Amino acid sequence: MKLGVIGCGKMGSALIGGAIRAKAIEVSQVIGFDPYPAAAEAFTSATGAPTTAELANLTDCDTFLLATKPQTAADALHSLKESGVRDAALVSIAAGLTIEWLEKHSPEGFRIVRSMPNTPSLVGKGASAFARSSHANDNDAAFASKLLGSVGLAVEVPESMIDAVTGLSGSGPAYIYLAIEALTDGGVEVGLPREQALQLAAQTVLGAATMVLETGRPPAELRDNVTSPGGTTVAGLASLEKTGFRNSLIRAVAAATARATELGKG
Ligand SMILES: NC(=O)C1=CN([C@@H]2O[C@H](COP(=O)(O)OP(=O)(O)OC[C@H]3O[C@@H](n4cnc5c(N)ncnc54)[C@H](O)[C@@H]3O)[C@@H](O)[C@H]2O)C=CC1
Ligand SMILES: O=C(O)[C@@H]1CCC=N1
Repeated sequence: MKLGVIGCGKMGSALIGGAIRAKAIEVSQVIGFDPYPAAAEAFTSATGAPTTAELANLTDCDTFLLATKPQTAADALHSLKESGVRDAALVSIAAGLTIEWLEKHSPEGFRIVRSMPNTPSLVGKGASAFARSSHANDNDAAFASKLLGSVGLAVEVPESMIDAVTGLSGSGPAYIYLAIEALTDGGVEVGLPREQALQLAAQTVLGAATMVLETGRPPAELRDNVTSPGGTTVAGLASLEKTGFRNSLIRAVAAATARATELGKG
């Protein structure tokens, strides 16, 4: 197996770096391609894998990872087509780009797996989903599962769910960073030093998420366990409900999902 990474930016580097560290793939099986030397250099220092500025050097790859921005994917795939590559597996992480679109722009005989990872993949805590095309075989899906699964959770979903995954877990880390910033500011407002407030806020998010995943209990039940009658938590929760916290997050996921669908329409 030889993997060509098309686009060696943040996500390409995070995924391949994580997969190499987890021994899901060997450095010798990877070659990166990026027209920008600075990106190529950063990829090599993050992953240890070599890069090339010549697509012709990727013709012996049997598998590709498409990790360019959605807006530059057509150019990248067009150049790949011109290099003469064909009959390979292609795992795309580009937001919005549908299997139909990817098949149309890819070289002949390409078998597409469309996926959506997220940036915590960089620290082995990713949340990813992937969907196989009708031409992709079990080996192609197994490779996507192994690659994404080496840096966190990876689930297979129907393609119709990928934009929703993008709106929830693809973009979701940004919502949580905003929440951590806001919790920190809240801590500062009530007198905590900023550094301690940040540590307490981030550890609280980590702890709450770990409780959900490890106990398997519904979040509402875990929330009730924190909420003493006449206590502090219910005062905080009532304030959050008044300012529309729950609805804010629901609307954020829906807006990001709609934007993913829009990106797929070009
Ligand atoms: N950043 C995130 O949280 C997530 C991003 N994604 C998807 O990952 C993809 C990459 O995003 P980032 O890594 O954040 O972007 P990035 O800008 O860091 O990386 C994209 C790379 O593609 C390179 N590139 C541009 N034109 C190219 C071409 N013609 N051929 C080859 N490479 C080319 C750029 O030089 C750059 O290094 C996007 O499609 C995005 O939708 C998916 C999940 C999460
Ligand atoms: O903002 C974006 O378009 C990308 C896709 C999911 C996360 N970041």
